[in-house]
Amino acid sequence: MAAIQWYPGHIARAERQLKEQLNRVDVVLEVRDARIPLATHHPQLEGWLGDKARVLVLNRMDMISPAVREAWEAWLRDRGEVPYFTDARQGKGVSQVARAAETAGSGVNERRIARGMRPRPIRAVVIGFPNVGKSALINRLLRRKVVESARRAGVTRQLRWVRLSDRPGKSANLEILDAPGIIPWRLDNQENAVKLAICEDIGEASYDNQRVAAMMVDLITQLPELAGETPAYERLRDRYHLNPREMTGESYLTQLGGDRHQGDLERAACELLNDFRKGTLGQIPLELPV
Ligand SMILES: Nc1nc2c(ncn2[C@@H]2O[C@H](COP(=O)(O)OP(=O)(O)OP(=O)(O)O)[C@@H](O)[C@H]2O)c(=O)[nH]1
Repeated sequence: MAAIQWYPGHIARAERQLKEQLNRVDVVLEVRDARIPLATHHPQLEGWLGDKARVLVLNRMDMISPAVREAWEAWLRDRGEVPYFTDARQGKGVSQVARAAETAGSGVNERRIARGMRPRPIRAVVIGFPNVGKSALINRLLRRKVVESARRAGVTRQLRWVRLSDRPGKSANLEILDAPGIIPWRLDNQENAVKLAICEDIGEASYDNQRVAAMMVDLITQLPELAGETPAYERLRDRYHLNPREMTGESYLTQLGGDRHQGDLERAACELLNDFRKGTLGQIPLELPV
């Protein structure tokens, strides 16, 4: 049986809502999780976007090391992509994203002016998988709270434009939809689904915490970055008694569980997942450029 289960009804609804939002904008700010930039990319997205301008945002940059960030930056640039790294919780890298969106959408006004029309603000929507930090980014762009940002999937609201110029001294050239677009994800790649579940970037899905925690340990132990004595490696060994050189996810969880009850093992698995999600485990990516 697959480790992750979805509810198809939610996928259909999310897809419909996303397409409606895409139809209204000039620019798309695609937010991915910097720990899993590939698994948080949807293979159908290019098809949905057509030739609409896009700005690629890798959020949660605080959760990966500067070396890993540089590796992704080089890898993406080699492929013609320009990533903007952000920490939407602290507001880092956010003003660069706003500028990139204005530049990416400027073609709209060039066309309007050529046709004798007055320029208008560029319209953008922030899209991405559940929980990657879309609301936090919108709120940081606007420097106030217009969207609920929470650890769990938020509520849908009526679509409304919010202008960056509503901020004193800021550009009048960008408007953002206040409801972020959620990219629905189908169950056709279990490996990516597991990474999304580990990072909690998956929304309406159910999964077995113990299996997902064991898979997380397997992914971590396979990271080449941990082959050396990096701070993250030392922390795993000293604080979590996890030796990436010697353990698999199953053997680690068995050791964690010891002769404890099933409920204790479940709690240990949840704690481990939570520590990863909060960043207490260290700056650990689950993907590196290949
Ligand atoms: N460490 C860290 N946490 C972040 C960052 N951005 C957002 N978060 C946290 O991630 C969680 C999800 O953020 P949201 O902004 O609600 O994510 P979302 O994509 O709008 O979520 P949905 O509405 O469920 O699709 C919150 O607990 C945020 O505080 C970041 O850059 N770094």
